[in-house]
Amino acid sequence: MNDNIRELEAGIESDFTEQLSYGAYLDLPRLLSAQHPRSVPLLHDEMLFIIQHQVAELWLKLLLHELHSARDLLATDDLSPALKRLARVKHVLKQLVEQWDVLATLTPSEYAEIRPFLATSSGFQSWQYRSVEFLLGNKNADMLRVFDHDGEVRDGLAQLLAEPTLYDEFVRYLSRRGYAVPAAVLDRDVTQAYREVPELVTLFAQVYAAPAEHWGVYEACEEFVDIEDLFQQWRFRHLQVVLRTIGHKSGTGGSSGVDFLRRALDLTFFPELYSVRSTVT
Ligand code: HEM
Ligand SMILES: N[C@@H](CC(=O)c1ccccc1NC=O)C(=O)O
Repeated sequence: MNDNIRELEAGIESDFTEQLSYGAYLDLPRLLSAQHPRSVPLLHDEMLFIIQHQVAELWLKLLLHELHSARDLLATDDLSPALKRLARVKHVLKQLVEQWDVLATLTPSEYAEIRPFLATSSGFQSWQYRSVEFLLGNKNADMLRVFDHDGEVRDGLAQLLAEPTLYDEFVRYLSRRGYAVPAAVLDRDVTQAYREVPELVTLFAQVYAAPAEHWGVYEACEEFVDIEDLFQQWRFRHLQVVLRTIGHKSGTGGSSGVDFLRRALDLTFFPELYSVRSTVT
């Protein structure tokens, strides 16, 4: 008879006085005691606001782990494992995009109550987010200023600014594989924002004209486009959530708000991979 209960099996571990438990392995006491609402009296919705950001920061941590690895694998000519990393990056980005729906349940009135307690803090000061942008190619030395108060973080970002991006390593890989990458791209100042190079559009046009002959490279190009697509979706959803919660108010970080965020939608990580689309016949 089905009594709608699952009996425990004899082998189920239950004494963790000496053995490793789930909570100990994951350091849950620390993770779950890191939510510190600042509102007085306590506002119900501040927990949502804190956890939404903390979850995003955890996913950003994994993104950085995978992106660093993908870039380093390209530098050693290991294309297939690099593609495996990028496939995971895409799934994480999808989680970050989907996650906006939870925060979108916050009404303008609810957020207006929390907002004074945020003071000058803002997502603009997320160093993990800025690191992801740098690794993907959106280099901007001006972004370092807001991290001056934290030497370790600032130095880490300055270091990343001086390193090649994922795409820099991809074009270097292409060059080693015999593709005609101009020297100016290989020798570019990697601290600067990446600017479109017409010769690379020509190179990718050859790849897209004969995918079967360039399969690995073709696959990598499409992974990059998927990643940029998802990243733009994240930026757009952020914009929409900002619009529905604070409208056209200026940001706690000191920017104009939605107008400033909207301008990020014009940025591109892999310009040639979009330009090549106009050449495909
Ligand atoms: C009610 C929710 C939110 C509002 C109203 C909001 C608002 C804003 C505003 C106005 C800015 C521009 C900078 C400033 O002046 O403050 C900004 C930047 C930013 N926010 Fe949010 N945000 C929200 C949620 C989030 C969440 C959940 C994240 C996830 C980590 C996030 C991450 C960022 C990042 C990374 C930037 C910098 C973007 C860039 O450089 O283009 N925000 N946000
Ligand atoms: N910039 C936001 C504040 C904000 O959203 C925020 C504040 C502290 C920690 C994370 C935040 N999220 C994104 O910017 C605002 O202007 O309301």
